[in-house]
Amino acid sequence: MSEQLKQHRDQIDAIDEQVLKLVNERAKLARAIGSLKDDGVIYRPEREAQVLRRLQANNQGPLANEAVSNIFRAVMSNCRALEKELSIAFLGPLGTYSEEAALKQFGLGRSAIVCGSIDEVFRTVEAGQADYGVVPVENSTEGAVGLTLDLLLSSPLKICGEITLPIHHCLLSKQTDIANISHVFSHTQSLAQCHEWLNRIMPKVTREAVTSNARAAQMIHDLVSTDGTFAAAIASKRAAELFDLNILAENIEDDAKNTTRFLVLGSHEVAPSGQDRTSLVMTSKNIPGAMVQLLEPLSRHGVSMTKFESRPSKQGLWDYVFFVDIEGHQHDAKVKAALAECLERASFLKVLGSYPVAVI
Ligand SMILES: O=C(O)C(=O)C[C@]1(C(=O)O)C=C[C@@H](O)C=C1
Repeated sequence: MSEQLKQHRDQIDAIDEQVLKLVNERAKLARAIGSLKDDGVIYRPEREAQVLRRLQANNQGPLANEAVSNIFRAVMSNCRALEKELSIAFLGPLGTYSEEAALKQFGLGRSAIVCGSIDEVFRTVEAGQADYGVVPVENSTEGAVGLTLDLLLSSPLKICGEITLPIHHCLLSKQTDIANISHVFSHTQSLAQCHEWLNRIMPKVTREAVTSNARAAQMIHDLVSTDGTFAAAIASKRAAELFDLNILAENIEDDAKNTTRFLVLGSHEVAPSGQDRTSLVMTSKNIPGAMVQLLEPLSRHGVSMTKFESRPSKQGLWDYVFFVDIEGHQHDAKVKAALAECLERASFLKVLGSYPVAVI
């Protein structure tokens, strides 16, 4: 070992000692804060977002802001676990992007409750069997996840946070050569997100939809018959590790910016973080121009709309409910004023939650 290398390692050892001492001091403070929370709400997404935003703003590098977030999310996850280990429900099996989103937001200092469907995630949190749930709500290529929107309409749960996850798909198989693959399994959305790549590289393969991409990877892993040797799954890198599959191709999504937005569902409201979003669901009176009228207070009070999505209400033919996201927190003065006026004009309006805008 060169003298210089040894010197650098000695310095790293000394720094690690300091880091260790400091993170333990931080952990003691978090534990003390935990005992002051008399409402029992340990998870404070607004505070976690503020911590990450401040550190990113002060970051001098060479670590990228995303790396800073990863490190401090892990620190906060472990500090939080000293206050209480949260249980988080998400759509399984292990290896789904929902699990990845839950890991990004909550880290490893939590217990995982793996659910078989999005409905089950809602029911598990509603029944108090999990502290929070993580569900996909929209994808940049494929649009809204209708089931999540439908369930939000009737659920008493509140949106406590959002997570944006860049989605990078891989082609996974027991095979080592793409030329041998005759069947590709994945979730419909993932097949759609890789549609052009499949047309170009594997135009002749049969595409088959299954309940999740991790399930597809698990199926390929479990196949023992000769059929299995010709099948592949579109899923994440993590699924390749979990199910011991070869990665035949990476980043096969048609849009390199392919991103899925997930929601954190819980049973409490979240305080303002300074950079928040509010999700609403509403219906307008069935008269001409009613929708424009309904939304007019938002623009008049200077509240920006970041999403507008309509869904059949399932109450009557051609009746729709509207899912609207706006910038700001429901307790911000201008949002409060605009919402009070919208409420007067709407035949139905429910605030699904105010929560911090996702931090990368
Ligand atoms: O500030 C708090 O309320 C804490 O409990 C500390 C802490 C942290 O580690 O920074 C941990 C959990 C909360 O979700 C927010 C922040």
